[in-house]
Amino acid sequence: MRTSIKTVKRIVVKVGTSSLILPNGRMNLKAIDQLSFTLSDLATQEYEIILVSSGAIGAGMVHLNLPYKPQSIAEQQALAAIGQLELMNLYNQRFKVYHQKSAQVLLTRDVIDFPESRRNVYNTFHELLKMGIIPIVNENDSVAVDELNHQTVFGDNDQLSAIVANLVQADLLIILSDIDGFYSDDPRTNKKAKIFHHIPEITADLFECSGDKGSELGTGGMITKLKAAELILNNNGKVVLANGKKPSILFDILDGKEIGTLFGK
Ligand SMILES: Nc1ncnc2c1ncn2[C@@H]1O[C@H](COP(=O)(O)OP(=O)(O)O)[C@@H](O)[C@H]1O
Ligand SMILES: N[C@@H](CCC(=O)OP(=O)(O)O)C(=O)O
Repeated sequence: MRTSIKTVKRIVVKVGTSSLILPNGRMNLKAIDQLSFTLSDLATQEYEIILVSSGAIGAGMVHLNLPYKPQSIAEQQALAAIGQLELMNLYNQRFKVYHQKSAQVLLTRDVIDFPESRRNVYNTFHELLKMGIIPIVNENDSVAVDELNHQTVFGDNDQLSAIVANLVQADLLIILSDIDGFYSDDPRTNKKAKIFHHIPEITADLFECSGDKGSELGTGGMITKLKAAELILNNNGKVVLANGKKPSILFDILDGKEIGTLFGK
């Protein structure tokens, strides 16, 4: 039993593309519905929740029926603009069914780096949480660039979720992916890989165990999740990495059950 988890109040939940889009290229309606239900129910239990959702590019591909992710940045940015709307429509519709209000917050790195805009973002989250609204966060993919030293890109939503969790001083970051936790090696390529249920600190050898993304739509694989955990642990926080196949897993995680991998003390 993870007793320290039972006292958390403010949580950031990050869900990856792999949990939102099915391998057959359709939206995972069941996962989106169950995630919306679970978060709405948790909100009624006085949890303060921020959802960081990937899936804009994936949802754009679903909408246009594209079998492969385009290579060019411009095409990906256009797809994100299309898909973000689709995704928010779905979330908004499902949250409404469960009598939960939600809001959209799109961020770029420069916004967090500049003290004044950082404060504004903090104030926005603070007010939304006070109102009992669930902010749904994504990177503003259509304007984020990493060329010409603009430095406006987070790179991936794992690190974005950690930055948001640190900003709002969340008690816990939960990363939902398409895998049960952090393994000694990528379990897709090494069937003997073993899961770690508790990783108290991030050490260099863990990066050696971290492989790339598991599906065409994923970004960053375990490396970005470890980097996110590092950002949180540097701030004395906690992260749980678990499988988002059934988002109701969040109930068990918050009950303190030994599910997935806990990073931190
Ligand atoms: N050490 C590891 N433990 C667990 N999964 C790993 C590891 N190394 C690589 N992976 C891969 O990382 C994938 C999850 O990352 P990713 O595809 O980016 O998902 P998401 O869309 O949820 O961010 C898993 O499906 C798995 O194949
Ligand atoms: N911002 C991008 C997702 C980037 C990302 O990190 O994706 P993932 O590895 O699926 O969490 C999108 O919404 O498509």
